[in-house]
Parts: sequence; structure tokens; C-alpha cells
Amino acid sequence: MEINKSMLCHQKIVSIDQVSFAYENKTVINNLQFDVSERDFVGVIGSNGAGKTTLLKMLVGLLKPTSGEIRLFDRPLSQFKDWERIGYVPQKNAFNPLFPATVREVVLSGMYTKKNVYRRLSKADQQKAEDAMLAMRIEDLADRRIGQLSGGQQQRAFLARAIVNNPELLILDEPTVGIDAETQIGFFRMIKHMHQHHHMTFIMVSHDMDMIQSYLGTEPQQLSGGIKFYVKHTHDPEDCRETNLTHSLGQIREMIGVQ
Ligand SMILES: Nc1ncnc2c1ncn2[C@@H]1O[C@H](COP(=O)(O)OP(=O)(O)OP(=O)(O)O)[C@@H](O)[C@H]1O
Repeated sequence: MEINKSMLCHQKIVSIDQVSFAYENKTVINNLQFDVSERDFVGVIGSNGAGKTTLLKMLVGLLKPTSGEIRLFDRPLSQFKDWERIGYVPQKNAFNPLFPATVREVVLSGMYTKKNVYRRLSKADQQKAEDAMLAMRIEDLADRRIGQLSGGQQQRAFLARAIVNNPELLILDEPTVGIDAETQIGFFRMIKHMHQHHHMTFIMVSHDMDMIQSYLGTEPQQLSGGIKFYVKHTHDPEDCRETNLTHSLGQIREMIGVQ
């Protein structure tokens, strides 16, 4: 049987099946049913306390659903091991600002997953880290201690860390909080480019309604409790191919206006 190319591009990579979550007795997420297909861009919007961060933490295995099942890349989350396929940027405040590592070390740490904690980093790995820092315009900060940087600079370092492994799925929790307006515009341009031209899927919590609606449309695909999901699936089936992010980091730099 001939494999339809578009089928390859549209596999479900996140499946949230009747998931509920409660902190002690307080239910925050109630029977959520939602799927994310490869190359979707999902914007997650909701008022403070609606459960958006809780949802993302469940997706990356930091919290366990009280009931229901989450599958990643067609595996139950409890059996999922390929964490290098996922980049995650938590809310800014989740990091200890006194963390005593340099920016380069933070970015390089994105190369390690639970599976390969002890592997030696190759020259190619180090080059990927340099490229990711260039793409995020923090190459000048590479040797600075992360705790000494401004909030926006720290955030860019964590974004560079998240993309260093060329992930298939990027999960971002309010990634532009604390970043100046100009860098925010460059950042959104960059993630749109990554979505449109690279083999990448996004789940992004944001309070930036303008950005979400201008890219994902004004109508949410789904409403669940206080959470709205805006979705755009953008690419042509013939565009269904692997691209090497490292190769194209130069393009990303152009997109965000780095010469
Ligand atoms: N560790 C915790 N223990 C108890 N309750 C919690 C905990 N973390 C979050 N909550 C509560 O769960 C609810 C959902 O929190 P969550 O952080 O997921 O919301 P959010 O939609 O991401 O909000 P925001 O837009 O303010 O970031 C809130 O009422 C919050 O107070």
C-alpha cells in the first residue's frame, strides 16, 4: 500500500483522554479531552488560575492526572522515554535565579535527557548550542552566569536550551513574559517560522491575545472549563518532510533580524 504522505504529517502526538486533575480536593481540570496532531500550533488561553500551567506540567510528566490518560507520540506517558523529542520552557519564575551555571552550560544541559545523563558532548553538540544561542541573540552572554542576567535574557537562554535538541514538540508556558516588545516580536516571528517551515509542533500558553488571534484566528477550536484552545495546522502535505533545525538556524536568525 502506498503511504499517503499527508498521513505521516498528521499523526497524533499528544492525546489527552478524559483527564482530570485536583490539588488535594480542588479540581482544576475536569474531564479534558483534547488531541494535538503533528505540526499543529496550539495556543492555550485562560484567566489566571484556569489550570493552564497544571495542564502543561501533566504533559511533561511533572504532575500525574488524577484520572484519565495522556499519551505522547502514541505511548502512555508512564512508558514514554524519548524526552529529547520534546522541548519545554516553564514559566519564568520556576527557575532559581541564583542557579550557578553559565548561559552556555544551561543551553548545553538541554542535550541531556534522563536516558543519556552520562554521555560525552561531541563537537557537533557544542556547535548546536552555539547555534541556538545565536538564534536567540545571546551569544555575547554565553559565559555569563545565568543568575546575573535580566529576566528577558534568562528567558532567551531557556528558549535556546529548549530548541538545542531540535525537538518535534515545543511546549512553552508564557515564553515572552518579561521580554521587551521588540524581542517579543522577533520571538513570535521565529516560532511562526519554525512552525511553518520546520517539522515542529507547538503548545503555547500565552496571555497575548493579539498574537494568538492574529496567528491562530479569533475562534477557539475548543473550550474546556476556563481554558480555550486556539489551533492552526499549517503546512502543505507535500511539505511533509524532516528538516534539520541546526541547518536552518541561520534562517531563524534572519527571521528575528540578526545579521
Ligand atoms: N501546588 C499547588 N497546590 C495547590 N494548588 C495549586 C498548586 N499549583 C496551582 N494551584 C492552584 O490550581 C489552580 C490552577 O493553577 P495554574 O497555575 O495551573 O493556573 P494557570 O491557568 O496557569 O494560571 P496563570 O495564568 O495565573 O499562570 C489555581 O487556582 C492555583 O492556585
